[in-house]
Amino acid sequence: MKIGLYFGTFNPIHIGHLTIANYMVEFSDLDQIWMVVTPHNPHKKKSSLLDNHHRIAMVDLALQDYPKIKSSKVEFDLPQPNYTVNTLAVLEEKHPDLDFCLIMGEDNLKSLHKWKNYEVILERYSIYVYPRVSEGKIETQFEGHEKIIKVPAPIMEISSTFIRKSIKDDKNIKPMLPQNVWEYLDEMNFYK
Ligand SMILES: Nc1ncnc2c1ncn2[C@@H]1O[C@H](COP(=O)(O)OP(=O)(O)OP(=O)(O)O)[C@@H](O)[C@H]1O
Ligand SMILES: O=C(O)c1ccc[n+]([C@@H]2O[C@H](COP(=O)([O-])O)[C@@H](O)[C@H]2O)c1
Repeated sequence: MKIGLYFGTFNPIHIGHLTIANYMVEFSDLDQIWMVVTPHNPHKKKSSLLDNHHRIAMVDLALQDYPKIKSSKVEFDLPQPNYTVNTLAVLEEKHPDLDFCLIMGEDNLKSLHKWKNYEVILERYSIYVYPRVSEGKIETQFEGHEKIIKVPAPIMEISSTFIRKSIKDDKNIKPMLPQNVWEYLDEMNFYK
């Protein structure tokens, strides 16, 4: 079985994430998507980051109607910040029968050369890349790379940062979140 790993902080998960995960599982050769909730992305500050258990609770709420997309807590017990190459080694050990690939937006591909052991990742895994509006250039070493598979998923420019700021500014951003995620956030008074 071919699993697409979609890593993120998901603070909170929004319909941009969900649209990509669903597109990948419906329109590529991936059988399942695992949304891996990252406690601490090595390139991001931890400020305004909700607890792991709240972020995974919202991912689980968002995935209720999507049986081919699962959440993963694998990084919760690993040292922080979370380097993807280390997580991949743990997943391989736990699931030797599964075939893992990575999913990332073009924005992340532009900074992939700054990831820990990115050459090892590319040697061992295919990366499914979807379009994303972003600054910067894709390094020539990644252009036409046999392990990089471009998938023409729809572009939805929403970010968790925008959602957090808008909630703080008392704006209505309800359509940008799955309804049950919005209800959870609102009930818990998050990001106010
Ligand atoms: N609207 C979107 N469409 C497609 N991919 C997205 C979208 N928003 C985020 N992603 C991608 O999803 C993955 C996880 O995202 P992450 O949790 O960092 O969300 P984010 O919205 O970019 O968060 P933040 O604004 O807090 O940085 C990353 O690879 C990111 O590039
Ligand atoms: O392994 C690394 O060096 C590394 C560097 C930056 C980001 N990542 C992973 O990429 C995921 C998505 O990144 P981001 O910046 O779009 O949130 C994040 O959750 C991390 O697990 C991993």
